[in-house]
Amino acid sequence: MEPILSVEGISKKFGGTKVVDDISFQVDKGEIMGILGPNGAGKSTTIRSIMGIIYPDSGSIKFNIKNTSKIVPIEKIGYLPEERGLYKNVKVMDVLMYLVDLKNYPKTRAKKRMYEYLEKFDLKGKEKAKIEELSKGMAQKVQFMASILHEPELLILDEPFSGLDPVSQDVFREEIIELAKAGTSILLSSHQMNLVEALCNRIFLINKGKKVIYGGLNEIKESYANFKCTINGVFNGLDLLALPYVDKVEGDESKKIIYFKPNASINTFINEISQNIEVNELHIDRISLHDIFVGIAKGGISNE
Ligand SMILES: Nc1ncnc2c1ncn2[C@@H]1O[C@H](COP(=O)(O)OP(=O)(O)OP(=O)(O)O)[C@@H](O)[C@H]1O
Repeated sequence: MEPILSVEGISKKFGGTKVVDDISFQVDKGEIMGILGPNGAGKSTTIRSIMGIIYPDSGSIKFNIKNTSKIVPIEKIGYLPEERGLYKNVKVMDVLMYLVDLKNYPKTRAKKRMYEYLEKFDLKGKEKAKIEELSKGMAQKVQFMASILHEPELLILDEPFSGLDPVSQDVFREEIIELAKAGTSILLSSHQMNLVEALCNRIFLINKGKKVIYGGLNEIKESYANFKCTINGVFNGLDLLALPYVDKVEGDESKKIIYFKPNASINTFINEISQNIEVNELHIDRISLHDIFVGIAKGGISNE
């Protein structure tokens, strides 16, 4: 895969503390890459370094974007910063047109796209409203529009879902999927594991400024996420915890969640239980990214 963005060995200190420590990753063309980590992990510092807002102490950041000579080709990048805030006393349309103008994007096309997005984001008729007259979620939608109206090749979204209600989260999620399908490369920072799981091809997990995990979501789940099995049924006195590959069991008399140790064989398990459980419903899946994340944040999975 060809990268659109390569971050190579960046480090950053604030007041003597290294908050980003030798971080390297790529965003490939057309992918959604997630950058995850607990509070204070260094996600926004990494993103601000990419955007040229702060300068890393060492390392390099390279964009593989054509027809630009700029170090940070802002006309080809869309950026939704973590700190929200558009000019409050200005009308939605004016602020959006001002921002696309900074990116040398044709105004007529931008205006057409603005009306389409206002409708899509349930903001029809708000183009003449001032930013300060909008709710927080509405203003966030306008800021999201500001990051995409100029059809960026690379879109960097720092916590795009924070503060949004579930309906608006869905609107953003759908839009992010559509943009990726249309070929936009996306770097997404988020705490919402379910959304990251639903959206990202690959993830970079950072903790205390250092890389913890980096790779394809499926491979990460295979390496770190053991199986779990949820069974609704009648358990005829089978001691599940006595099975050597079972890690823990939760639930009650009629419904149990069985967590497996790494490398457990699901076939062996099914053979062994078939005589002892009258199964009404059975699901086998892997523990979620959320569980992996919490394990890491609590120090369960160490930095490589
Ligand atoms: N301008 C700054 N001056 C001093 N320290 C800073 C500055 N910016 C960030 N930090 C510190 O760097 C560390 C990483 O912060 P950063 O905002 O990158 O984390 P984050 O992963 O984005 O966290 P969150 O999920 O809470 O937004 C924190 O300890 C933070 O206090």
